[in-house]
Amino acid sequence: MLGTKLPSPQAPKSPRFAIIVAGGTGTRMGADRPKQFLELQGEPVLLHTLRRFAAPALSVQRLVLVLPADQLEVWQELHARYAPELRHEVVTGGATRWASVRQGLLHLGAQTEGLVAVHDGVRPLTPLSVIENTYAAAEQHGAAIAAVPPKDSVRGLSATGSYALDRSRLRLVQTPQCFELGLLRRAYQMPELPTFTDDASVVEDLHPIQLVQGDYGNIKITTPDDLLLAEALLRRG
Ligand SMILES: Nc1ccn([C@@H]2O[C@H](COP(=O)(O)OP(=O)(O)OP(=O)(O)O)[C@@H](O)[C@H]2O)c(=O)n1
Ligand SMILES: C[C@](O)(CO)[C@H](O)COP(=O)(O)O
Repeated sequence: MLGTKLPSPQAPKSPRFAIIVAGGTGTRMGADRPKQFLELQGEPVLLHTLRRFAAPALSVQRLVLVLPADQLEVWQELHARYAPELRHEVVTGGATRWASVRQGLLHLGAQTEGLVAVHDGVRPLTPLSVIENTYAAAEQHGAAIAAVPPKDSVRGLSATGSYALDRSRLRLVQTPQCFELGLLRRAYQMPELPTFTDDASVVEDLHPIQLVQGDYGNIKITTPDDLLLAEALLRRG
């Protein structure tokens, strides 16, 4: 899956950066450590994710990794053991995903122009083609995110029960989410709201969001079942 063929062999026009957010604790996984450090085919989940963004074909110039403050030493040891050659910059995260993205953006302080991808450290199976297409769409439209149509029927909840929703008008949102750097900076200068569940929800009052075809295999490792599924998808190749 890592080697998925990329559509454009040309060098990107704008410099590309990536913020990989891995500052969470993984409460829903209920493991003995944050889920980004659990093993997937013999390597930490997070390493699979980083390797994808470090792929030369994507031309990402700076890879910023956001980690929980109390896990910096753990990561230092894992990095040295599994992938000492992998170049990246580590920053400490915050109490929420929003706060962690903000820390990553602050770290990119000196950069004025370019495109930045924000990606969950716990999405280790993202095809390179999805990453490339999302950067390319952000280059054209300013803001682009990966998403897929729901496969199940969907219902909304009401005071008295529930009602059918038209799933053809819905999309399930994934990462990466790519933006012009200046736009994402402006969006993250506003105060945090409880409705912010991803970066698109932070940006959308400032700029329209372009949807890019995601991938059903681009799962977020959230509960133990997801880890089993990720193992199976990686075995399939
Ligand atoms: N304070 C936080 C919270 C989340 N994240 C990151 O945001 C991504 C998506 O979040 P989620 O899957 O909810 O991770 P956790 O917050 O770790 O999980 P949980 O909600 O089960 O505790 C993950 O890569 C997670 O590490 C982060 O960087 N900083
Ligand atoms: C950003 C995200 O992965 C898009 O689907 C998702 O919103 C993260 O949600 P979580 O509540 O942090 O799991």
